Amino acid sequence: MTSILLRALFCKRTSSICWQVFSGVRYCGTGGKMSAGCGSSGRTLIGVCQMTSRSDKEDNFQVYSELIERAATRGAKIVFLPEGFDYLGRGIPQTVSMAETLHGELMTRISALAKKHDVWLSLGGFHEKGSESDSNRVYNTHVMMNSQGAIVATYRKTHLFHVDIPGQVRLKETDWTIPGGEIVAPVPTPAGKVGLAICYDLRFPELCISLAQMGADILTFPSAFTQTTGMAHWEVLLRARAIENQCYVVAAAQTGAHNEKRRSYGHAMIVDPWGCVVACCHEGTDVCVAEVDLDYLHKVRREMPVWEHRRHDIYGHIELKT
Ligand SMILES: O=C(O)CNC(=O)[C@H](CS)NC(=O)CCC(=O)C(=O)O
Repeated sequence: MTSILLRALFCKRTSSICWQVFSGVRYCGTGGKMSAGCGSSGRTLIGVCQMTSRSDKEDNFQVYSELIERAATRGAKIVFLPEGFDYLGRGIPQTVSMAETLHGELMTRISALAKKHDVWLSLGGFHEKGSESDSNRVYNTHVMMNSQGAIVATYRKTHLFHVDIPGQVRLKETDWTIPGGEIVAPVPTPAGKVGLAICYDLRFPELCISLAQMGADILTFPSAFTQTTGMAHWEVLLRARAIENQCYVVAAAQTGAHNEKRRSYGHAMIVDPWGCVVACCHEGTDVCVAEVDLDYLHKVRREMPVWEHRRHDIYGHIELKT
């Protein structure tokens, strides 16, 4: 790795430094020693994808099939796709009409990909066909699939995006999406327990605290952040959620122009529990890979036991609904 050391970043990993790597990946390690390997206990490589979905499902399928293959070839055991990986429609009627069930043709094809590459898949923001009684809307569903191609968990987005910034963004997700009604217990995977969320959920620390209390090691936010809000808030929110919950944060992202009306911010990334950005995608379609190190996560929690320092006597608990 000769071409890699560009510059040291501010983020500290205890007494070590994070190094920006030419490929866009920042490796953290003591005294510049790389820690990108995989294999030994508690360490697993994962891949996070960035793409520009449009309304053609087949085109999008080709793009993420290749990203999954690239990540698997590099040794990733889980690959994370962004919200709307299946498609991003040109308007509400198209978005709703293209939705499928969890057992439809698209999920069947994706299941074959998981098996072929022997990887788990986080399929964030799948447009799941709505119920009989609400067939004009879809669910925005995060699907976790194992390496045998079986769906092991699904989470329907609970916080729906509604912004109106004159001249910049106007989106009201409830016009085409039914809100989910529950938090899903973190899913045991080869990299640790994964807490499922989607995009705008990132702005709600209560959800993340709940997932962390339920044992999450990794929080996931597959996203299609708008250009405007992404520039202002994306990285700071992701790093804040990682730091305050002492979890890895994995955020696959849509990027660039989907159609004449819509453009996403990109910057798909993986953040470690100290808040260091350990991988970040290039511009455009890309996948980057980093290590999830659970021993490191436990060290961070041991050294600064914020969960033990909480003052529930002052501000109460976040109660988990059972
Ligand atoms: O509708 C689809 O087809 C897929 N869903 C999305 O793209 C959603 C709803 S519009 N996007 C967001 O939540 C962006 C949040 C955001 O940008 C922020 O929180 O700042």
